[in-house]
Amino acid sequence: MTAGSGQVYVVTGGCGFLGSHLVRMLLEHEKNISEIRVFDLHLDESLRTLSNDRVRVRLISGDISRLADVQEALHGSHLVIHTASLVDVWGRVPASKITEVNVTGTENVLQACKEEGVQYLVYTSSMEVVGPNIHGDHFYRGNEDTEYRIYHKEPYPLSKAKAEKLVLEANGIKIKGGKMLYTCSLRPTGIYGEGHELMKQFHRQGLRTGRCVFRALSPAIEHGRVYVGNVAWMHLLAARQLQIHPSTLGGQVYFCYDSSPYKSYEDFNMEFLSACGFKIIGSRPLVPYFLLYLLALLNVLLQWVLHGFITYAPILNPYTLAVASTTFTVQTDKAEKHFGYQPLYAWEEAKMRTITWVKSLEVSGKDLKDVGEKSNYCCS
Ligand SMILES: NC(=O)C1=CN([C@@H]2O[C@H](COP(=O)(O)OP(=O)(O)OC[C@H]3O[C@@H](n4cnc5c(N)ncnc54)[C@H](O)[C@@H]3O)[C@@H](O)[C@H]2O)C=CC1
Ligand SMILES: C[C@@H](CO)CCC[C@@H](C)[C@H]1CC[C@H]2[C@@H]3[C@H](O)CC4=CC(=O)CC[C@]4(C)[C@H]3CC[C@]12C
Repeated sequence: MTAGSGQVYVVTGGCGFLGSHLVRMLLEHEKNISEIRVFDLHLDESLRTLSNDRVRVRLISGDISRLADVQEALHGSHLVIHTASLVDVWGRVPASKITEVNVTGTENVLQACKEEGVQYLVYTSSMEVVGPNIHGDHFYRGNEDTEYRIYHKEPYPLSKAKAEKLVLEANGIKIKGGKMLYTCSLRPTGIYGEGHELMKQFHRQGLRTGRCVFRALSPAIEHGRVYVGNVAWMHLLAARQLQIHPSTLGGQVYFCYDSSPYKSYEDFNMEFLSACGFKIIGSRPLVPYFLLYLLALLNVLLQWVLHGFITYAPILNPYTLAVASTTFTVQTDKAEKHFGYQPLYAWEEAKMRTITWVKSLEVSGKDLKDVGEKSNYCCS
């Protein structure tokens, strides 16, 4: 196929962690595309170089919360994959900003689909639209139909839930030209893989403590995690099949899953960090839960006191502690049944790729320099 004769996909948030994997995935595996519009607030110029004879990668700088920017980006496109979002559970940005980007931004995408006659929308939601809730109810091997006490208070899950609802309600509405809009929503559990910002933070933190990770969470609390390549693959398949079987996929939600093992958040991270000589100290939490909770509260207090001077947003706060301390794992085959999804990367490969990337943080020396580490491992 020559450039210009295929479909035009828009990937909002295409320069982010998931978005950039998705753009590469589309380039490699979706033969029906001639243009990928990468819409983002902060452009990653390196994606431009991915253009080839068949597909043009067009970088579009814009703000999802501005309707005009979104409309311009969607003009003449066939399908939108909407991953742009403010991912913040640490109070780095005000709640109003999270709502503006995640909810108003999604309203804008829907409005632009309507006005520009774009028929298909795949939305990146999150497991957080379901839970874990702050009551500590465990979601164990749940699926899309599992009953669960959904309770949202924090701005991020609240915004994702509102946005997902809007996306699903828009399925079947009339768009410009008289056709119908078809939408579906994918809910990843905690994504990991090359470029994962939080993993960089855990790596850096571990270097500061001499490659020792002090166990804070119970190893019995399992967290669903999914490899970024598989999340991207799932988006590609959903986008493809939404066009072929709109009545099956339209208005549906799908958890994103793969064969990554169910483990506690810390033990899962150790799958990669141990390859860099990191050791986890303790087979049980070293600090009692109530002390950790007090520490989390203290962090909130400090955040409040320092507000206006510096951005103090540590990893630990009462919400992240509640999430990390509540089991949330999915077991479902809905995506396989509806659109033939099977993970593209087996656990061993996902692990190997992630380890290679974590090791590259050390080769580049960036993290080592940041913490002034020479090469003394306290635990080896
Ligand atoms: N990281 C994770 O573990 C999970 C992420 N998700 C969802 O996956 C999606 C992608 O998340 P990540 O790649 O981790 O986040 P990310 O922060 O790496 O990517 C989000 C992208 O959206 C862009 N963006 C933010 N505000 C924007 C605006 N006003 N206009 C245009 N673009 C804007 C950012 O510049 C960034 O490139 C999000 O929708 C998130 O809610 C869902 C489950 C888990
Ligand atoms: C107490 C700490 C000791 O090391 C560990 C704290 C870990 C937490 C920061 C993470 C535990 C679970 C994570 C969340 C989960 O994966 C679900 C998510 C889905 C999203 O859509 C966005 C990210 C996140 C909220 C993710 C954030 C980090 C954790 C709370």
